Amino acid sequence: MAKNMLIAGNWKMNGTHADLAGLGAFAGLADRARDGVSVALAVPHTLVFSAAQLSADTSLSIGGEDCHHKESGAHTGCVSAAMLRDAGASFTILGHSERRADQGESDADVHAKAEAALAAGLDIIICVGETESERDAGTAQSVVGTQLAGSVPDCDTARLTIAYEPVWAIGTGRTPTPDDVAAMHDHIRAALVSRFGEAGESVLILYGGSVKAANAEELLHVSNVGGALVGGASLTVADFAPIVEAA
Ligand SMILES: O=C[C@H](O)COP(=O)(O)O
Repeated sequence: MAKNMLIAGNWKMNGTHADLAGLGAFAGLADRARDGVSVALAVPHTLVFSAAQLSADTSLSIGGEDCHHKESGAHTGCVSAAMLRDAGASFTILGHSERRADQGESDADVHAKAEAALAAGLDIIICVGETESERDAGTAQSVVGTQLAGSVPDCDTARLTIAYEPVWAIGTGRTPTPDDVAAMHDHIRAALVSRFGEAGESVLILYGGSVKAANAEELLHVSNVGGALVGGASLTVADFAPIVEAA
């Protein structure tokens, strides 16, 4: 039986309202995806409201790329989970390695944000992944295990997705071997089952890092890979469509 999958795009700091002219094509992909395949797009905060409006009544889910851990208050420039929800988001990405590196987000920060997102009614995609030096040092699994333990809150696992993104594979065109992906996804699965029991078996574990048309089929069929978190190749429907179709 074909497995359930999520193909999620992450536009990062890209896109203006002009780019939403193409959103109907993304929604069409979601509507035509095979049974069991969900399609989602995380967009900059400025686009969430319009993207959610444009994709209402379609199967495309719209989400944010981060949120603050507080509901409101004196936090200039920040956006709360409740605000994302109010704008029409149904989920948010949290703990992306770019935020861990650029904004210094710790596992505890991600944990607090995840609790806030869940409380606001958002589903969560929590990102984990090792740097190149950590992989070279042979500590990739322990780094990811620590990130998981510190970032993932106790929660309804139906609302939780994990994205494994080796930092050195993001935007570089380099990907781990299928065997390396399998080893890490099996490791993450074991950690989820140890933490959540049987409920941990059904949490989707996405692979992210230079996913594109040419490698999607191979990566999506690796053990315990439940979909993909796609950056650069989610910016145009022409690049994104073959990935959804490979799922
Ligand atoms: O969130 C997405 C990932 O960072 C992957 O980005 P990429 O597909 O451009 O390598």
